[in-house]
Amino acid sequence: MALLLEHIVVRYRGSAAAGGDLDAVREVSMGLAAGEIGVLVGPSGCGKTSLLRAVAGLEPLAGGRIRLAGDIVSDPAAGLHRPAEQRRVGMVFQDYALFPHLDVAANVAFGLHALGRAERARRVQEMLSLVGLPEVAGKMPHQLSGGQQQRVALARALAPAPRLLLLDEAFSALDVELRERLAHEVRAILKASGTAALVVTHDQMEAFALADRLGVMQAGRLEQWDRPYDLYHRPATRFVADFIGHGVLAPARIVSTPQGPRVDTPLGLLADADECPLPDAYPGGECLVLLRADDIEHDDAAPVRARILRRDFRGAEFLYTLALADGLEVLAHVPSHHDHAPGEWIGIRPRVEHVVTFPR
Ligand SMILES: Nc1ncnc2c1ncn2[C@@H]1O[C@H](COP(=O)(O)OP(=O)(O)OP(=O)(O)O)[C@@H](O)[C@H]1O
Repeated sequence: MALLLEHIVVRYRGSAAAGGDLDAVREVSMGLAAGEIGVLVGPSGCGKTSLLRAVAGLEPLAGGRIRLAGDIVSDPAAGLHRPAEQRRVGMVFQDYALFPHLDVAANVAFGLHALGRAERARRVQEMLSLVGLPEVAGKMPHQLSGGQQQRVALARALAPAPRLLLLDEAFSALDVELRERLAHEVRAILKASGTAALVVTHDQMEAFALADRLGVMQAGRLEQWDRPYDLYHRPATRFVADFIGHGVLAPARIVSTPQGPRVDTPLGLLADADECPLPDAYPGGECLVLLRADDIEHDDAAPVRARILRRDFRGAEFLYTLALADGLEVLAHVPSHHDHAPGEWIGIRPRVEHVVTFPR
């Protein structure tokens, strides 16, 4: 394991007047294998940055243990806290800008004092090639675009061959389009260098583009830590179901049919769904079912009608917010050549492959 967190707690001391102590990270456990990219998402203030800072050695732990490549680096019960400079962890933060008075080569060479001059120059060139900027060594940071600057910051962080790379909102200052392209590039760069990374972002597109493992935090807790596909299709908690993707939790009932258990929803029975719970999983079969925007198809021939409340253009598709006759709101992705206006009634049908239910 490149990184192993065992029940870590990060506590900020506060006066009673300020509400007392705050556990910003509560008993979080997770692991990252060598070369894996883990991404943490969650609402503002949920503890993502505090967790990253604890891994970097910038915050002491109040409980639990952190191992980097097998070495214990934080273990308060044993009085152990390795300082940041002894952890061999690289960092790229949004506000961790390049040194403005040093050229690109000197920036990338910054952590390489142990190497001889020729070796250092070779490593700088290797890193700049890795991030796709082999020709900028002699430029000053202000002569580069924002995206180029963050790639140089990545080269600088990777140059000393860290055991783990931490990225905290490293690309959030860039515009959306560049951010998504860069996420794919950064993934390729990390994979090429074989470096494990833990990334914090508020951008779900970026998270899905980067992650081998994706975690959702809420109020200091890690609600789920899973492969992105499983996190999306098998959210472990209502919070994760709500937070990831676009969807609603609609009241439903599990019923027995000759074909087996089915979910009866305001959009009708869900057919062909895998992993449907049995009716006795909930009292009276009553539950909530996750209906994501991509589980709902627009079809003029469908018997269920819904009124368009709102329409968000997303390029190839619209995200419609719809209201059923009984007022329940659902979301639907619809290819943008179906151009219906708010106020119109359209036909919809559910096409849910993974049934996700929660207690009411
Ligand atoms: N140095 C500190 N002293 C006291 N409280 C802090 C400190 N740093 C963060 N906190 C509090 O700890 C909680 C978690 O903050 P943290 O910055 O880790 O969250 P975050 O998920 O990274 O948020 P964001 O996405 O807004 O950056 C918040 O309630 C925050 O106010």
